Amino acid sequence: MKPYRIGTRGSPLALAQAHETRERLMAAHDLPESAFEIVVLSTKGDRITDRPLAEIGGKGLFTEELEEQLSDGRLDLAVHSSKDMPTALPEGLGIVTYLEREDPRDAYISSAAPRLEDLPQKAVVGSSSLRRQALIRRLRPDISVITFRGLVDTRLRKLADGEVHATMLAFAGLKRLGKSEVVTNLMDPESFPPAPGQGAICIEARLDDERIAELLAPIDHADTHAALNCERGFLGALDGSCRTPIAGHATLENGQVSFYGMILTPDGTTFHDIRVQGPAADAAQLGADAGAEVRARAGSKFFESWS
Ligand SMILES: NCc1[nH]cc(CCC(=O)O)c1CC(=O)O
Repeated sequence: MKPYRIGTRGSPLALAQAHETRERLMAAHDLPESAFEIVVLSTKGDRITDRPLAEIGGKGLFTEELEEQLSDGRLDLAVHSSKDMPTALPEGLGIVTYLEREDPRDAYISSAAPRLEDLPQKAVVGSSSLRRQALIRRLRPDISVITFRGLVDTRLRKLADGEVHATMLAFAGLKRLGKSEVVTNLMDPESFPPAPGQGAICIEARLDDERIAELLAPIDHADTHAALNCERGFLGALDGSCRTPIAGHATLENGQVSFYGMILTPDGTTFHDIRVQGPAADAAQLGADAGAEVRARAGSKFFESWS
């Protein structure tokens, strides 16, 4: 039989995620490694590394090339970081499966101070995420945040070279790369809420492909799936303002989803947050309603005050 073709980006983190997916599929179906072929593709987001993602703009910077090959059948599935997934996907494609989420928290990394709060006045922190920049400024308005893109290793080298006092990365990514020992402190998800989708691997496929739906069903993690439905519902309701720093984190307990979401101005001076709870079956609607509510509360001036 022809191997299943698994598409991925070529970054070390993306490859780790594709390998994890393959291992779970091998274990779930008692299949040999040769039943899967990992196909590595380069995306626009991989090729442009000198500018902040928000500036390059456009949706699907890390997904377009993979989706093209999914759509025309060259790939059977594509493995992504949920955080990098646009809310609207190409016709005929969908996120079919979420693997059990890793720790969604942000990691603070620095040899200058044990916590963000302890950094010296006017310290320099490297991050290119709009959300992290805004959250850092909210907690520490004196800090200057500089754009800091590239692979995890590149960022850690810049930190070691003294270009910045500290940087922030997703703890999940560091764990998957076997680098959790570099972490100085983990950010509290209340005062520094993670990005929607952070820490969760998702698998995209053709929606009409029943064979792939059956293949993926046993590795789907129901609680992660519900949490992501909620977080992506929130994000979707706020789309169209893709330069807005957005944070959102859902957790599941006994079939109930608890969600905390926030939007901020890039300078961190103004923010609107919301906390909601409801049954897991309504997670997507819950998130969407929360998004609509903060959007209304913030008012259109909030979104027009920059960009
Ligand atoms: N586009 C960057 C990106 N996308 C997903 C992760 C981390 C892994 C995850 O959130 O699952 C990262 C790097 C980072 O934020 O440190």
